Amino acid sequence: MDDNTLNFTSEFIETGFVFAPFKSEENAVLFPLKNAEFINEHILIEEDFSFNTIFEHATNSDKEKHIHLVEKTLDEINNNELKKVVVSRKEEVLLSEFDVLITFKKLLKTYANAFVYVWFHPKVGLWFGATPETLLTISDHNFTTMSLAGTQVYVDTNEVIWKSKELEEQQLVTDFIQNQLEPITSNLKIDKTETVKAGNLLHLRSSVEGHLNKSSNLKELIRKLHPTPAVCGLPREKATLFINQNENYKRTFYTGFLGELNFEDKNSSLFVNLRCMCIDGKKAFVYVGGGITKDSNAKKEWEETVAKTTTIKKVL
Ligand SMILES: C=C(O[C@H]1C=CC=C(C(=O)O)[C@@H]1O)C(=O)O
Repeated sequence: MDDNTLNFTSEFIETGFVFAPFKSEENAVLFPLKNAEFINEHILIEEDFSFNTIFEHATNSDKEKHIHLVEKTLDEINNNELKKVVVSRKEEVLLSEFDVLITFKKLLKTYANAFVYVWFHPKVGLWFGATPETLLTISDHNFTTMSLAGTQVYVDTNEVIWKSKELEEQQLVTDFIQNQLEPITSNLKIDKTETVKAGNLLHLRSSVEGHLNKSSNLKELIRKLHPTPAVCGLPREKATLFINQNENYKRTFYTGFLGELNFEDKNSSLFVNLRCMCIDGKKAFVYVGGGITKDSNAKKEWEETVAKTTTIKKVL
């Protein structure tokens, strides 16, 4: 970049790299390709990294607050028309030493199946992430997306049994994607659900592909998909309201999306910003959440967030 101007996109018609917050009404940051230097380089990852095994654990206060939030979410689901809400938290980790490149390489090494990134703007901050979730890829109106939800810790095998809670949680995301996309697409194809590994975790995933109608555009497709119930909830507006009123912190770019916008021949690849952290001086802020449905158990949901932060904390 030539300067530190903060550029935005609202129409998603420019070419560049987009970094969009969770809230659709807030500005999406753009690094326009015309102001940038595009370097394509192979990164050599050394074998001998030592990963941090004795990291700080979440505090009891983090635990109590999160369990309370999950219980409140369950009350809301049982008494109102909410079917699912993804609730989240931000965990502070003190850094004794920190090196951008080493942290990035450790993330690359840990997450073989993820979109791993490091992103910086002097007016926004330094973000890292390793997300297993594609929001969408599109090329010449042919797009792919996915329904990703349900979590269990990986122990030696992908051949695992899923409980009805996780199966339903993921099916809600699949149904939402189908309903949202049918009016603006053709040839919608949803694959069988499979188990995928991301770091130390397993998730349920169904791949989706289709053709965007000629009368629709990328902005419409993004707005239909983001935020999916994998990061927000169902019904979407009510879940958004619940999140805004009850999570006691700002998600900012966590559960937003990022990636290449309108590269050659209008190719875009956008990823949901999960398993991410923001570095601020001597602190890292790790963001994490999980989907709550009627069958959730508050303590288990807490443990799921702990498992989700483990891998990312190891690279610090
Ligand atoms: C919201 C997160 O994960 C989502 C993606 C996969 C599985 C999820 C789950 O099992 O709750 C979440 O929907 C997160 O990791 O912060």
